[in-house]
Amino acid sequence: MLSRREIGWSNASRRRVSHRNRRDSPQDSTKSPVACVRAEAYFPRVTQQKSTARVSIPSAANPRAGSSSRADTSRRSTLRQIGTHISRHGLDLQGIRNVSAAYWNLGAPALYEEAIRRQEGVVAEGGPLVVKTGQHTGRSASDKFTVKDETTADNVWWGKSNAAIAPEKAAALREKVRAYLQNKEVFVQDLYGGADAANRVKVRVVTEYAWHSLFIRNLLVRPATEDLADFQPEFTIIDCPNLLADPAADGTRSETFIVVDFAAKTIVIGGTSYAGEMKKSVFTILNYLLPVKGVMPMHCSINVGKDGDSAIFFGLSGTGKTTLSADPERPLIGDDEHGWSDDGVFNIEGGCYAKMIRLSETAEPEIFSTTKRFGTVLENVVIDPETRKLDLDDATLAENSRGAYPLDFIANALTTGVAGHPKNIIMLTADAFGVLPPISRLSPEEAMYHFLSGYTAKVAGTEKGLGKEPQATFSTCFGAPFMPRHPTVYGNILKDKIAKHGVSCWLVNTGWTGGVFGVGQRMPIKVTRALLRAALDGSLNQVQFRKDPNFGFDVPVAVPGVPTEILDPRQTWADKAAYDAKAKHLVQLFIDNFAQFEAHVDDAIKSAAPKAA
Ligand SMILES: Nc1ncnc2c1ncn2[C@@H]1O[C@H](COP(=O)(O)OP(=O)(O)O)[C@@H](O)[C@H]1O
Ligand SMILES: C=C(OP(=O)(O)O)C(=O)O
Ligand SMILES: [Mn+2]
Repeated sequence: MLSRREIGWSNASRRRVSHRNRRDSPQDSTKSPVACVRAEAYFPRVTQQKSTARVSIPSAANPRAGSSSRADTSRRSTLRQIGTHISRHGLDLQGIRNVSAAYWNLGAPALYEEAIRRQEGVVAEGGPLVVKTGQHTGRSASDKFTVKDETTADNVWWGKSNAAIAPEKAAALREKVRAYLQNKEVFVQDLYGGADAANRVKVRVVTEYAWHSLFIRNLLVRPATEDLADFQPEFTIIDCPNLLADPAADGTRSETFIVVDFAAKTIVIGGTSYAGEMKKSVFTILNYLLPVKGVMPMHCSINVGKDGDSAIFFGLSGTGKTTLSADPERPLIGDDEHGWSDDGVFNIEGGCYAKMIRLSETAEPEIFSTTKRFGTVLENVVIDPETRKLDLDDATLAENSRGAYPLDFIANALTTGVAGHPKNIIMLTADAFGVLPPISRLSPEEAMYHFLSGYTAKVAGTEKGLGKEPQATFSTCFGAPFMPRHPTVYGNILKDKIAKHGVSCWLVNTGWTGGVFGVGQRMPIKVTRALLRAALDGSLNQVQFRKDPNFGFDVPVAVPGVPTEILDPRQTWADKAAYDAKAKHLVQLFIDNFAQFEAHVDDAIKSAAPKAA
């Protein structure tokens, strides 16, 4: 519906580059570029500091750096530090030197100005900042690397979801990133990963884009103002979407890279503008650190009942963590990343990142309301160029369009980010085979089996169509791309916590019923919510259960307020034999996938597996 040209973004990136080149040229660097003059007018505190850098860093991207040319002398003469909350622990801690300006801890209004000045995005009706991410509209899981060194060699579960990179390659790439940022303006946010002071990591996020700065400020936990002056980061994320890797030289798979270095305490990101990479990088850090303290990190959403009973919703992307945790009757803790310590559960983040495609105002009113607010960042949402109205149904830019907003944009969110121990664990799966019941009760062993399996399904295309076979995805711990350690590390902590706190576990299918994807229907959100309500208030335990013939878990026979026939997926299929064949197929996929864990689990968990017919 909307081309880049129509809303004046047509050549935004090209223009930006040439503008930068002009501004960043040595002749210009001692003058105040227009952007900075205007920023100085707005911000009371703009310090001009002598750069501490004596030598700039040579690299392939900037081979002349380090020489004593006249250009270099002028480049390092001043560093413009913009913002009212500048940490005394400066960017040179991270080896970032000779940037032309650093914008520190700016809030939404100032970041809007910078983003719009740079033509990174536009404002839509109601106030959200709307941006496009270009070719990457989701995570680049296969471009993520973890540095394999003495410490990580034995502590990381190397393989497809944790690909190794040599320390030297990572160091060289880091230098490339630092060199790239020379004479550029950067945005800095000092934030916490973790609402719980005892289990948090201080992260500095340095970004090339103003809108990425707003995104990460929305998503993470914002420190109290008085803690910013002395903020000393433990980890630093440096995010340069326009810097492309050279696979042959840099040891990457493509031009895109996400390189996690636990020893250097840095994550560098390049070649992608999908902002979700930054938040999942913070999650990755905590998924490595927390288990050492006996704290369980979880790819889940959490909300809380009126008695303070929290509920955990595990699930892979698209299974309903964000949708189902936004519930007017249950205050929200968070929609995606949490920890569970001896004191209870806590959010790792301070905001949410919701899917926007075909978002319904009636089915998801809380999330819908965030699309009308100043401060929300909307990624790849199509807007009308004139009225600036959103068209949430238009998937032209991406199926994975997103909205990023701070937690308090959800009316009943608990912004403290902490809650007591859970009474229920829900494992969400979007089964596109149409085999799994909408809700099943799991024994603790079955819960472990399903946690280690991490099943969901992906649908072949974005277009609905007959005959398109869905793809089964098994992503262990419901989050393999973010889990550096062996799945049993997480599984064992979870197992102990489930036992200690007597948690009830449920498997909920938010996917298809009445046939596979393309034939059947997606489970109505209303039905899923009704079943969850019954599970969470304890009433579901009072109904009659049957054993599922394929998976062996307990399935309710009738639930007040829910059409009985939907509870038994076989009854929703016109062709029963086709259902049986599909169920048999899915069981076999579970069995094949679990082979990798057989040697690591006890007999009780093995016996919770579905049995091949
Ligand atoms: N029964 C259902 N339960 C949950 N989500 C559903 C259901 N039916 C359709 N959906 C849609 O599926 C998507 C779930 O995505 P989301 O909640 O963002 O998942 P996650 O946070 O786990 O990645 C949303 O777009 C939601 O509108
Ligand atoms: C942000 C993401 O998480 P989710 O889809 O689980 O919300 C993602 O996977 O990129
Ligand atoms: Mn989500």
